[in-house]
Amino acid sequence: MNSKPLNIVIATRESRLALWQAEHVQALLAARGHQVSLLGMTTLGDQILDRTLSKVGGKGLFVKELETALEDGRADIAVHSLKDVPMELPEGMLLACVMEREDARDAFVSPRHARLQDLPQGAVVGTSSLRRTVLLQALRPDLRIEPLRGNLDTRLRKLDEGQYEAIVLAAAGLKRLGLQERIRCEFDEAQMLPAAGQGALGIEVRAGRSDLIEALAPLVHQPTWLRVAAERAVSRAMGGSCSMPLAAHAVLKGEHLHIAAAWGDPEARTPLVRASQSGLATTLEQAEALGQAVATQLRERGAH
Ligand SMILES: NCc1[nH]cc(CCC(=O)O)c1CC(=O)O
Repeated sequence: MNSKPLNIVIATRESRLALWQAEHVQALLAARGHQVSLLGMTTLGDQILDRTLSKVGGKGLFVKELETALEDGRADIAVHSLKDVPMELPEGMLLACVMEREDARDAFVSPRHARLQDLPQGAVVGTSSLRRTVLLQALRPDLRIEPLRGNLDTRLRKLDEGQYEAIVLAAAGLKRLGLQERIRCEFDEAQMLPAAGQGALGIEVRAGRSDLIEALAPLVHQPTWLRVAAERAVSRAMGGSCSMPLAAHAVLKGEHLHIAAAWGDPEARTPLVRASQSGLATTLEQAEALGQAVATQLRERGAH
């Protein structure tokens, strides 16, 4: 049964990807009879383009302004790339919906080379992600990893200008923007384990807005939610930041969840620490327990 039609304002960043995601949710809610408009905002994370985000407070900078709009009542819901959402939401906020996951993998993008293996010795690869840095260093210790910030279009432009031989981006963002032809190959998960939540969208609301939680219920994809709950539990147990050199990726086969994680030290260049767990996961609590067990294993093996 459809919930009561509501007027819903979506708070969103104004990058092309963020707008695509907000419009996607807008269309799905409008198809269910709701009146939906967008409130575009520029966040601190969008303004700081000259420094690596992990040095200036992490990716939470992309969501804080949107949360303020929810608190003020200027907006009702915020649509996020779940990868950018801090593990602990502020008091009074909750994740009301996790939608079906797009491709969770990382993509290799390069004008001249088809695969990471084909890059010449010492080639410059662009990424500002600590996770991608440690995974790339493990695969190809010879590469020079250089910082690369900005929205997707900016990153692709910097590649095209010749500042890098290749860059690594989430396949999901490229696909959503119709840029899939830029993908030379996708890394399989054994090579380049994705970030917690990569490829999934989450919708945040003020706690107590049961009208919105009900309206969003038809957009929930429970298998994705179980997977990302496990992944985010690894991050949370490892300290909660979304800008750690940490990968966590879960797959679900029926009611059986398998989660793998990797951690690396970007300075020490020691081998990656890896851990994995499998088990029954029919509830978010079970999924989170598997993620916590993986984090414990990682720490026992030297991750910090
Ligand atoms: N940190 C930026 C960001 N946040 C979400 C995505 C991609 C889309 C997604 O993971 O849902 C990206 C771009 C990237 O990592 O290449």
